[in-house]
Amino acid sequence: MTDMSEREFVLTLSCPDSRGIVAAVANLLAAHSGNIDESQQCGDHYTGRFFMRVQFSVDDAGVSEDALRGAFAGLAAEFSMDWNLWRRDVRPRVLVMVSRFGHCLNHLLYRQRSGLLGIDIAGVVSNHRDLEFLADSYGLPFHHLPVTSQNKPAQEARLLELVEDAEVDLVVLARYMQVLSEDLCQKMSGRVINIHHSFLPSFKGARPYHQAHARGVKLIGATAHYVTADLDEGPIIEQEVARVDHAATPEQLTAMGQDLESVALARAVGWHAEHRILINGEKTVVFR
Ligand SMILES: Nc1nc2c(c(=O)[nH]1)N[C@@H](CN(C=O)c1ccc(C(=O)N[C@@H](CCC(=O)O)C(=O)O)cc1)CN2
Repeated sequence: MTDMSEREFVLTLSCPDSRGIVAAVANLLAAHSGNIDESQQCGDHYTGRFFMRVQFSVDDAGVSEDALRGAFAGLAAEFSMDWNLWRRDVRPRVLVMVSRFGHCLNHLLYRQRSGLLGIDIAGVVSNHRDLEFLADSYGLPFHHLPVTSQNKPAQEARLLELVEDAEVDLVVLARYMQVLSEDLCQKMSGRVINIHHSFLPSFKGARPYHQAHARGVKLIGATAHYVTADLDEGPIIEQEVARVDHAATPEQLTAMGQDLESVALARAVGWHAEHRILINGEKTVVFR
């Protein structure tokens, strides 16, 4: 039973690798009545960077969050860390974007409603009205933002207003089929996750199942990744695959792929919500 004064936090950090980082973090926590509940770390020998995630609880009411932040700031200066401290009782606010295919949206809404996804869904945005009924069925705001090459900048400005007004932490592209501009990607860097319906780096772009059918692959897949301006090139978070054979039509591949997409995206969003993903250049470190 959680003692009410017990607060739970997650610390994430990355820094140039060196001796003593884990000990320094552990000693700092011990000095602030911190009890480590879960700790994972790894060094990337190719980049010389070190990555760490520590989940800890503090049951000493005399230790404030500001005091913790102050202490970590000091440590961060010593080790040149990029770091974040998160309260575990604060759930990220998520805006889900979708076009016409609703399977990934449906899966996210159901898992969130079932308590299996630690997020709060702030609303649904779509460039079509096809899935408005699904947002309505969950009592969620639905924002219809049709996109043309003429109105794209204005619609993206409207999207950023929605993100601001609804205090959105994460945007999820749950089969949203419009390419986001470089400006939007920069403004939302590390805060947009997309599900691409192929096993990247194979079959980028639109219609990957038709590309897979034409190539005669024996495995199909789905890839959840952070969005960058370069289409389907962002840091990969999670991938799912399934075996297929020569008899499968593009339509059958599309149907089989829906489950892979839904599972990979929900898993990636869950890990992001638990602060288990750290960006490592063009890749990710995922402390599952
Ligand atoms: N900046 C980015 N924006 C988006 C990405 C991304 O990686 N970076 N991923 C896409 C999703 N996607 C594949 O996963 C994808 C979406 C759309 C297209 C595409 O060619 N779209 C056509 C229009 C298609 C239509 O209107 O139905 C286009 O934009 O000309 C390819 C891949 C989401 N956004």
